[in-house]
Amino acid sequence: MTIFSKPLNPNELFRHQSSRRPLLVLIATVLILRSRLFKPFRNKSSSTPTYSQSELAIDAVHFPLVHATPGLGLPFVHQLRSLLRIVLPSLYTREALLLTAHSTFLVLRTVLSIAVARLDGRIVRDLVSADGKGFLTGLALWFALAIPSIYTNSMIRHLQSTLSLRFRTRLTRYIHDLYLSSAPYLRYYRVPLHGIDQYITADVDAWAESVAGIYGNLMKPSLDLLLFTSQLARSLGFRGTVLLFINYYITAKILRAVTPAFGRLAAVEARLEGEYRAGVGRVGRESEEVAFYDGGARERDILTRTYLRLIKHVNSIYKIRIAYEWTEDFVIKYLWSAAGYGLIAVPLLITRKRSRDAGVVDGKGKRGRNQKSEADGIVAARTETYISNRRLLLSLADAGGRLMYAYKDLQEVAGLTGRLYTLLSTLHNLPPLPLALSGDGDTFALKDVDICIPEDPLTSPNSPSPTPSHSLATTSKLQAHAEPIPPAPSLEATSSETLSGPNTTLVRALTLTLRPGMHLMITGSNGVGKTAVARVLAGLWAPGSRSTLRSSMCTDGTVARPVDDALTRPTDDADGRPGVFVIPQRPYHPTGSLLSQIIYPHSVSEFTASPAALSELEILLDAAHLGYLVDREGGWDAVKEWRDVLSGGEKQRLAMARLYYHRPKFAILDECTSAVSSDVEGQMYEHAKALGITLITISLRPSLTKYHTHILTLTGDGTGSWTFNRIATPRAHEGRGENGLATPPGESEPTAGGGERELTTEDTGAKYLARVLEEIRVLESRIEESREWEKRVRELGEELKAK
Ligand SMILES: Nc1ncnc2c1ncn2[C@@H]1O[C@H](COP(=O)(O)OP(=O)(O)OP(=O)(O)O)[C@@H](O)[C@H]1O
Repeated sequence: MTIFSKPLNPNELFRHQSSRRPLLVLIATVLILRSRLFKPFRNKSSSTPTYSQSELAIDAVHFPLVHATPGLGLPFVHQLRSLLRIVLPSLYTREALLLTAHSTFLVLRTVLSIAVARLDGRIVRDLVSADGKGFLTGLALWFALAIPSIYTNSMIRHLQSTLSLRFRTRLTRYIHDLYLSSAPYLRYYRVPLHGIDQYITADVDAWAESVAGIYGNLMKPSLDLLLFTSQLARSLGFRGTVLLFINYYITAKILRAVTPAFGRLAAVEARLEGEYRAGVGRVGRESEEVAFYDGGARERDILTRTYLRLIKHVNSIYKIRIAYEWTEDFVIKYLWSAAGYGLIAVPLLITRKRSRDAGVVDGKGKRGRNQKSEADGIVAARTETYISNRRLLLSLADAGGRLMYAYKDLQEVAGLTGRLYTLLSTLHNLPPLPLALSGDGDTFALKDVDICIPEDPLTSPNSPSPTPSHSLATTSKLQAHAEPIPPAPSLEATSSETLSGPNTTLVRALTLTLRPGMHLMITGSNGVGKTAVARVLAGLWAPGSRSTLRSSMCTDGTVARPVDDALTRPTDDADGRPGVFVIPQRPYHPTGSLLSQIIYPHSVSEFTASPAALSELEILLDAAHLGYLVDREGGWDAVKEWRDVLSGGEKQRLAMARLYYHRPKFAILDECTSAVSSDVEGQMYEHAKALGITLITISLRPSLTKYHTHILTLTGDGTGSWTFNRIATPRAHEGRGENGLATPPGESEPTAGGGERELTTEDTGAKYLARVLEEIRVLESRIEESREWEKRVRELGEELKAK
């Protein structure tokens, strides 16, 4: 700009066309920003996109699984670029537009600062030279500059917050799409990171805010430094400029030496914050259980310990900061100011000496009338130079200070970037679970499947090396496009530490075929792997096999295989009838109305779009013995904390009503009626069967056997053995008791499908024994219970007699 390319000449300021250019640029920018030009952008980008699974799979290549170091090196640049791709996908987005507007205002602010510095000098000069007219003009210009200045400042703040919000929204949407993926990824179920809520809420927010801020915090002071230095260099001359740069160099050296690793500190702080947050969340969620155990004091201890760990860390950051901030304050405020005074003094003193010398020479020859006015002019010009340069130097010191803060902020951004990159690369690098075969759409079959506890995909020695050249991201991308897909290890979200063990195979070579009407009961003692079988059937865990041809999976050497015929699952019907529906052990209640409890995972809008009516739901509730619920709770739209409002049995009955609503072909019921009385339980089972639902029930209650046609017993003898028998009809079991638990060798019948294992006398001896032992154990526990009842009956009798 011409105004700054010339040496300082206050009279030129704003007078020439070129001098007015910054103001014209400013006014034009303001007009453009407020004009209709931006309206199409506003409307087009008001909503952020959703990402399909295939888009996400392609994106995985940008998130190779590398150890995220929270420093400012090359990995940080790569990680930041990967994240910026999400929040700033192209130049034709609202974010890019906001960034351009933000940058423009930042440049304008610097331009205005220089104009203010010049004007400042001019006003003081006019004052010193008693130029009233010039002074008043300067004052008028001062107010004229104030308007764009304050507008610019508030726009910078506004654009920065809007940008931060847009970044947060884009990143959150991306993470939601990635994290809440359905099969075959099920990332929300398998992600092995602790405190995931902290990552998705606080970390994303803090990152978006810091990144939007860091741009301004870095760009503005850098621009200031550049322009102010160039301006100063003109009046300071070569020597002054060199001194200025020496000053910068020394500052950078000192501050670099005393700057702690803010990035690492910020990452640790975020982790500890997450742990504390998770602790508070757990107590809130499980408050009733805690209250029953009267565990308040214990929970307080746990939370206090977690909190103190966090606070200790934050305190240590504060302490580390003290030394840094002392140095920073000293260097930026005092050292720079002192250097500034020195630099201003150089031209002034030199000019003064020269002019004094010139005065001596002049004095000899021509002492005239205009001598006094010339001296006044020199003083006025000198004052102006001093005021302008001093203002520029103060701004320079301020810019330097902000740049130092920005360096600290940058390190914190590095810490947060590292954490978010870890989250995204972990989510991206969970390989898909094997897809099941669909068969005829109505069959459930397992063929020679080992049920084993999956290993941690991130710590497994069998995982491909997480290097950029052969990253898991690349693997999973290939998997997404290739058939068959190699199976993946899976794990529960919060249990990554418990995933390895010497023997993780729970059931070996499980083979069974279920067709509609073949109601299966899975039984066996606690911890033998009943729910694990359900997880494989439901597709949450990959089926394993001991075949040596197949890729590795379990930690005990058992290997998983590509999908061939390991698992066949019933498919959903075109009319929306699901192939499989699982009711888990622990009831789940989403937030929302009573209606949304029944129809979950459908939404209310899906329900209203479907032909189903509320009256039909009332019938379903009646069948689940919950007919009174709608009136009691104040209608279908009542919104409550259902987890607390409903009793244990009611929650389980409500889950059964949910099952009736979805009416799947197969239902996996994992001890989901344990709190319901036997008679109601029986009626609910019969109703499910009447709706055409084939039951796969996990239970330890022998009384439930009669609602099933087949029984899978996991023997729990440590070898992973099992038996799969047809349950004898009461006639076949004459004299053996109604539940028909013990089917002797040779009595079980294979089904027509042939998937069922036929028991022969030779191969079932050991299994039969195991089953009988299991039955003895069950019956013994019942006898034990009956003793308690007898005792109670006696007590009641005695009580009655006494009265
Ligand atoms: N995600 C996991 N990580 C580590 N171990 C697991 C995991 N899930 C299950 N297990 C272990 O696998 C074994 C079988 O668990 P599972 O839940 O299938 O038992 P279960 O037969 O259903 O028992 P119960 O009748 O008590 O419900 C248990 O020893 C359990 O500790």
